[in-house]
Amino acid sequence: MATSCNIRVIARFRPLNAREKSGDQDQVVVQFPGEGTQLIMNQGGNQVPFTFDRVFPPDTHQEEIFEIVKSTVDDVLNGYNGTIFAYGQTGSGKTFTMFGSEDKDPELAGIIPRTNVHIFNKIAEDTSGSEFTIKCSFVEIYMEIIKDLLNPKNTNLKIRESKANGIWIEGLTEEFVADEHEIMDLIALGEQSRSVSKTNMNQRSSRSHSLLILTIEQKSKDGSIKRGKLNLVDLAGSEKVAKTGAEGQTLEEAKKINQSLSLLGNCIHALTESKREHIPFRDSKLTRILQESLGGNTKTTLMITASPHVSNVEETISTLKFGSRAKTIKNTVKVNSQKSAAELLAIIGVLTKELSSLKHYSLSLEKLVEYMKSPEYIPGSPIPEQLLCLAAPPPPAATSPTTTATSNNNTSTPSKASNRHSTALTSSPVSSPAGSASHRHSVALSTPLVNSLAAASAGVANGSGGRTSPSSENGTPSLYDPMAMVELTMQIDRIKEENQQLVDKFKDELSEITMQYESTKEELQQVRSQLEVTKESMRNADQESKSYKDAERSLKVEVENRELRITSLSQQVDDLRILASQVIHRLKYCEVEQENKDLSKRLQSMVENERIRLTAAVGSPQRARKSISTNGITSPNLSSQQSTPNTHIPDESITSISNNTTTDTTTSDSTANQEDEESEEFNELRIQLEQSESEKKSLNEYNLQLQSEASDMKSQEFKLLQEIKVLKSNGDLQLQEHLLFKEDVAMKSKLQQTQITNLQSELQSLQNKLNQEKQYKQKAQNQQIEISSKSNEIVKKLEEQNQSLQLQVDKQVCENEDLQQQYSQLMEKCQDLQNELTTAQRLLMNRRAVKVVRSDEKSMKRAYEIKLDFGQQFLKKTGKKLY
Ligand SMILES: Nc1ncnc2c1ncn2[C@@H]1O[C@H](COP(=O)(O)OP(=O)(O)OP(=O)(O)O)[C@@H](O)[C@H]1O
Repeated sequence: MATSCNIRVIARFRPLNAREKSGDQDQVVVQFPGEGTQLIMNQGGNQVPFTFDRVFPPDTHQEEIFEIVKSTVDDVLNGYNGTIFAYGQTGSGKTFTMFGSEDKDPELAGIIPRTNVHIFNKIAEDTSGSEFTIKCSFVEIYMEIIKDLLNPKNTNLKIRESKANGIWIEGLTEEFVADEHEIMDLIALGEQSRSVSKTNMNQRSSRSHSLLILTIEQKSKDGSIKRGKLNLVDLAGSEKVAKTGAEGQTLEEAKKINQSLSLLGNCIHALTESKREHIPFRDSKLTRILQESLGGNTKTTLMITASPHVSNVEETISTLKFGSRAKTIKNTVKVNSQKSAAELLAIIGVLTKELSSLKHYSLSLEKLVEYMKSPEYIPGSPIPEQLLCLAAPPPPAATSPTTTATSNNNTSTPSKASNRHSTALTSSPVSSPAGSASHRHSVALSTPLVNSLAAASAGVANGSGGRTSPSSENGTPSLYDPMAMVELTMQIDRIKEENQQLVDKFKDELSEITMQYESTKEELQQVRSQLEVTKESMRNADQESKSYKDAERSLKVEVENRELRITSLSQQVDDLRILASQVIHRLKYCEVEQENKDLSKRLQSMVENERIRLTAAVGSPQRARKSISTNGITSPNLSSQQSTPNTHIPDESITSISNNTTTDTTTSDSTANQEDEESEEFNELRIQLEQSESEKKSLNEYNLQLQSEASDMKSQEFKLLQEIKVLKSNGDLQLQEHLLFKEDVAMKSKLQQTQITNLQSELQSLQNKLNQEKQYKQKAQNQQIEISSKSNEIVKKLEEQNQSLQLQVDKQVCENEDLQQQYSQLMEKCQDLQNELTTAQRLLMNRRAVKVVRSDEKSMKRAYEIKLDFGQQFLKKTGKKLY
């Protein structure tokens, strides 16, 4: 049931800070007289009093504050929505009050950490066997942008409103928490993303409004659910930019903070104006989020924080005025509960029983009316016992379903519907001893009518022949009594009214069931959409895993290709190695060549020496030149030959040349023959030299070629080795990455699979619930239709019956009047006769006394006896006595 309660306002003053203390000591402008609900501000010599639900001076401990606000937390644990929010000037202690001190001293812990501990302590104390689920969200409103502090990438969130869920932030992270430490961890995580800056007024000033939302859901054993939402709000502080020294971004922030706080003030103002219909909640994100907390379905506590120093007197007065206004706002709160299937079944059970009792009763009435209409019935004749039994109310049920549901429920608060139901039932005008709701109702319908009929039949059965006085002796109204008829008509009206009430009640219950059905439908819709989203993400994951598989396949192919390439490269390398060894072999050969070269050098020098010797022998350089030119040898040639030393000359020639040279030096006057011989020899030598020269040249070339080839191959080999290395390391890396990725994908898909299974089972249960509720609804609708048609029928029949009874009564009344007249005449006659008889008897007695016997006395006595007989018979017939 909804109840109304005011917003609770608590004022807290912080101690003077170092800056305030450094000035004039006597600058505190607030006094705290009385019992902790009043304070007096000294503003320019004026004493301005303020009253709040509680007022806390600067030396108040954090624990004392929590002791006062914890009732709001308890309310949330009982299924209400609750909000605790701190409002005040910048640096006045809002964050200190809500979160506590930065140095993590447990004594200085604020409302939020204490709330977390309190919630889990309460849950631990619970013995009802309820199942608790707690979810935590943390957001900030910075420059009119809502940011999810548990997922900072999730920004610019939208506020939504729905009938079932009220106001909520779309896409906000909700983390399930199992203890207070998990909440504190989430807060610590969120704090990392919060916007704070240093200002002249506060070393760590909040530049945004922060909101911690704890949703507590408890499912009791019978399946009913209670859901409470606790908002813990630390607002950014209002500030005078001249004081805070805000500039640049801080100035922009200050403007936005002041603007949103002023819009909050507008809403508070509008809410406290009796004639205002429109409250501008939609003007800012803050007011929209706090909409339910201001005049809605939330138990709200406002903490106003202020400085006691004279330098802040204006801001403090403004804060106190804000609190005073907020104090007058009334919220209408109710427990957020959802009936269990058992409770709904119990209601249906009660309705079904009532319906069957009504059916039973209407059937018996029908039979009674039929009987009364039938020719068997003679007005005034006794009604058969059997029919009266039928018309009597049905026996009470052994146990009322409502009672069963309540006792099964085993909770101190019975469900609203069953409660309302039993209230409606106990308000029936006629009470029954059995106490059953349906029974009581039936008695209310039947008792007066049946009593009247029974009384009438009893009157007839008494043998008075229907001619009774308007009111019988025991005071039971008779059918022939017009007063009884009026009473009957009133009864019928009452029955009609009750039927209408019953129908209205059924309608109410039906609409409630319909509402529940609608909300369940909405929930189901949400679950369906969630499922769709999950399916979509699953599809995406499938797609992703497919693409990953493709990538994996192509990677495998690439790896295989690379392995093939590596094999071919290593083959090439092997070939190159063989080639290199060949080259090395050749190079070794070249070393031999080098030796040859040295040898040829030596030979060359010997040839040169020989030439010099020959020149000297010829005597003149011209002759020597001539001789040389004749033999085809010129100096340049020789010199060129000198520059190419790699000429192979056989050892024997060298020996002979050397011998010749030795001989030549001893015989300076050698002959021309000798010269010719020498020149021939020289020519031979030259030819040999030329041959060896060309051979050497070609060898040199080949050598150079081989060297360049070898170096090429070496560089190629080096390159290839490098390439192989890179390929191998790349391949390894890719393979490793791929394996990790594969594992990750497998895990993700597993997780998603379980999520899907969970969602599917949830969906299934919701669908079952929905089907059940549909069935309930259908049943209730059918019952309602049946009941209303039955009640209409009953009313109709009762009206008809009433009319016919009225006619009969009118007829009877007429007859009665005639009979009354006859009766009075007869009574008069009877009275006369009685008088005569009495006189005659007296005479007779007198005569007996004087013992005088006369002959005519006998005939006189006979005549009196006859008259007496007649009178007695008449009295016997009418059932009347003589007075
Ligand atoms: N009751 C108190 N006892 C001791 N120190 C306090 C109290 N209230 C506030 N303080 C100190 O005053 C300083 C400012 O407090 P706090 O940051 O809570 O102010 P605020 O109102 O949240 O400011 P803003 O709006 O700029 O964020 C802090 O250093 C805090 O520790």
